[in-house]
Amino acid sequence: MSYYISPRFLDKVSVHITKNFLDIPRIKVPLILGIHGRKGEGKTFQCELVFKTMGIEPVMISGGELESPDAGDPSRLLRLRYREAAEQVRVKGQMCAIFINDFDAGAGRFDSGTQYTVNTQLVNATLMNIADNPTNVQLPGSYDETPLHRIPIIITGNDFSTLYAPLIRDGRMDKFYWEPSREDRIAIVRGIFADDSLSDSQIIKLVDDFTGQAIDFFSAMRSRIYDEQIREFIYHQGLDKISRRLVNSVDKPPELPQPDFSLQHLIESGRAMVEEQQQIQKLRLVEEYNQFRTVNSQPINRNPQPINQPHLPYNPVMPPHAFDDLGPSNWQGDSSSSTTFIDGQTVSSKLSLDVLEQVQKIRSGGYQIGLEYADQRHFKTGSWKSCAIIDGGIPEAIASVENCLSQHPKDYVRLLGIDPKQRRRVVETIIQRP
Ligand SMILES: Nc1ncnc2c1ncn2[C@@H]1O[C@H](COP(=O)(O)OP(=O)(O)OP(=O)(O)O)[C@@H](O)[C@H]1O
Repeated sequence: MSYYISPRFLDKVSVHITKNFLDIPRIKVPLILGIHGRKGEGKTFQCELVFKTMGIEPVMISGGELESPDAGDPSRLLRLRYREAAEQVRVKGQMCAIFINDFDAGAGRFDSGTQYTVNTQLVNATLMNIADNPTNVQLPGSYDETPLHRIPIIITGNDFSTLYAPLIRDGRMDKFYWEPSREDRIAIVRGIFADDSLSDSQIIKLVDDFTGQAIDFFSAMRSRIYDEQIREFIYHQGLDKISRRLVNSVDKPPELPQPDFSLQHLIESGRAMVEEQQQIQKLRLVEEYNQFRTVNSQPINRNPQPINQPHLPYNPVMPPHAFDDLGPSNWQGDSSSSTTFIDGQTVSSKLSLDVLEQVQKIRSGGYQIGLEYADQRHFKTGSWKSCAIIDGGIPEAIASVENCLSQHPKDYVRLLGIDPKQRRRVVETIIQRP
């Protein structure tokens, strides 16, 4: 299979590497090239393709290695790998580079919730020091006077504004923002489906149908098409025998029949993947896990509110700051059932009037209702699970809220208002506390 490298990408990386191996008088060359851009757009993959094309074996470091329980380890590792790369140049007589993948994941500071550790400081300081003195990089406890070969460093990441500003200043780091153009995307996707007899117009249709998707989406789509063959293989072998058939087996690896790579099938499979992405977006689980969310730049208060705190007024016309606690630990009103007048109908429900009112306001504001629950332990860590997402009318929404509450009588339950267009929450209210 022939993969495509964008000429712009190839140019930037090859010029950076070559420039660092040239001795140009009175020119100060930045040692680091920082390639940044959206996730899954092929920064790492194309770097690897460029290295291969240039016949370079880079010394790899992953962003994850830049943290360690032993302070100082990551910066030692950086120095060690740099010296290893310089040694490779000397011994093998060929170019080498250091490649640090997802640098911002290890050394970036995303918000006030990301710890700025001793390791982060040391990694930044070490890289700055290497960038300033690339031929004199020493290991702790030893001093080698022989000057090292200069080794270009290439780092990739998503958001370089999270990095320490002096590290990314122009003298130290040349920066390249990678965003594939439509032409790049078509050529890359053509490379991904090179073995699958798709015509040029079908490739273009595929790219144009999923314009907002990263390159990664298309290779995942191709892999997903194989699921049907694999499913058939599993059922043919038997679920209980599949492990023995594939691990330590003397039989040769199974040959799967060529899947159906018709455009129609690919588009269907792509749509299913988009739906799955939307489910995640709707409930914004990533932010749950990160513990911090900002709405109007206000971090959410994850600490349990005092039970009797009055809830914030929610105005569907001017949404987003109704992140409150509806008060009573019990979702039922004072009496066992409340009656309210909604859309010209009298609705009787076990929900308290506050909850009913909130449900009505969310739906009449055109927002979806989401319900999430968490047991005591998960509540403390802020990991909520989805119970339901409701698009229907108010009576249906009320019934779903009641249903979720009765399914989780011993859990915390919260009610969400979700703006489906902006994919963000406009209301987040705890309606039941165990
Ligand atoms: N030029 C290409 N040809 C074929 N496939 C590609 C190409 N570029 C990217 N891909 C596919 O997209 C996937 C994601 O690419 P890659 O890991 O390089 O993205 P990234 O920009 O480094 O993402 P992240 O920022 O999340 O680390 C690759 O695993 C590969 O399957």
